[in-house]
Amino acid sequence: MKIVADQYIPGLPAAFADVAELTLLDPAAIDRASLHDADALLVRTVTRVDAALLAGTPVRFVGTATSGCDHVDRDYLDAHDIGFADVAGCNARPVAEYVLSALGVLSEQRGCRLADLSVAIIGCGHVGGQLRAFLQALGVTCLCNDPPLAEQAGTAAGYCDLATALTADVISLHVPLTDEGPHATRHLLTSDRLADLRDGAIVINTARGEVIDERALKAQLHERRLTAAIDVWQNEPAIDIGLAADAAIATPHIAGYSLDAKLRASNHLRQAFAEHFGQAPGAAQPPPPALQTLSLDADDLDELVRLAVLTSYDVRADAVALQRLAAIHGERSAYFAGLRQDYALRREFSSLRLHLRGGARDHAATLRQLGFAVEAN
Ligand SMILES: NC(=O)c1ccc[n+]([C@@H]2O[C@H](COP(=O)([O-])OP(=O)(O)OC[C@H]3O[C@@H](n4cnc5c(N)ncnc54)[C@H](O)[C@@H]3O)[C@@H](O)[C@H]2O)c1
Ligand SMILES: O=C(O)[C@H](O)[C@H](O)COP(=O)(O)O
Repeated sequence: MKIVADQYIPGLPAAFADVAELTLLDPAAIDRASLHDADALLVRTVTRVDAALLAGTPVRFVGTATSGCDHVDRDYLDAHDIGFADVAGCNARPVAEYVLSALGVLSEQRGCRLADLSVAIIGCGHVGGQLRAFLQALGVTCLCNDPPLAEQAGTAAGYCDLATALTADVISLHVPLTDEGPHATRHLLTSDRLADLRDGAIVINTARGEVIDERALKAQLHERRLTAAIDVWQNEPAIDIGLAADAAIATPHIAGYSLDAKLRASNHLRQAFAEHFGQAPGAAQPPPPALQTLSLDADDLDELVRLAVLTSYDVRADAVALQRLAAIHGERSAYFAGLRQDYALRREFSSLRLHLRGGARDHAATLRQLGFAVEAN
């Protein structure tokens, strides 16, 4: 079996060594000619998978090491009986951790407690569901909007309509980018909806740039009426640097980039590949070990959470790297792509061991709910 894969998907050689001959390519080199004898193709969001890429090739299986699938023409794959797998869920934790890190930074800047904020979670699948679990553990009021899930679950499930959700202090987007159907999400946050958000509302976008009318958001940020943390952009890698300049936090589409998530994703693709071709499932690569221990003795939950979250992952470090984009003349797209390709994969909360002392021990259960390894003796 021959597989062509994006060379920037970590963990593939170990996951696929026993089942296939793997050709790792720069995504710019993944074209129809490169697939002339490939049985399978493994991609990231930067490779458009459609008839233009696959027609006339022997590819029988496509895996994307991503949750979002808007770069894949699923209708083409179905019509040509080409198997498909995504890795939805594998990177839910790092994205929810990114949002918590952004909330820790922005609430501190405003001098308010996390539990004083209400947060709209738009899309309550893998990422939104993980974020809801984090926020509810911290006593934050969540307004959850997910019409497809609400239709399946019935009104008792606690979802609200979009207009109600958009009254929150924070709007966090976790929907797929879709163009069709009753719940299409392209420009879900229209100019009118953005104008109706409360003054000072915080918009967090880790979904896809096209889910927001970026031009309207840019105007509202420029007037300082809204605040934003933005990880995903229209026209990546050629992003709007004016929008990035006006965002409180702007990062290069790395919310899901933890080492733990990348290895989960490669393991998941390995299992889906084996299932598709009728092979025995492979042994999963073990998760990487814990890295760091942090001793904490603060009594206050907000202070403890900020210390733990920002020690594990401070989103400002990634924002600093993107700020340099404005100073670059020419090659901005290459700089943005490079920040992603060369990203030093971070570790998840679970890799940080918290040693709680004094009053901090009272909050052991809450910190465990955020995923930290906690010792409280
Ligand atoms: N920035 C990153 O690194 C990163 C990482 C992971 C995912 N993502 C993006 O986030 C999206 C969500 O990821 P996920 O793993 O939670 O996907 P998911 O499929 O598990 O969840 C998406 C949820 O959105 C809901 N939904 C669909 N249309 C909606 C609408 N109009 N309004 C409200 N809810 C709607 C669905 O019912 C589903 O529950 C992905 O599609 C991807 O685009 C980005
Ligand atoms: O949809 C996803 O899973 C994320 O957007 C993902 O983290 C994007 O990463 P990429 O495939 O572009 O490296």
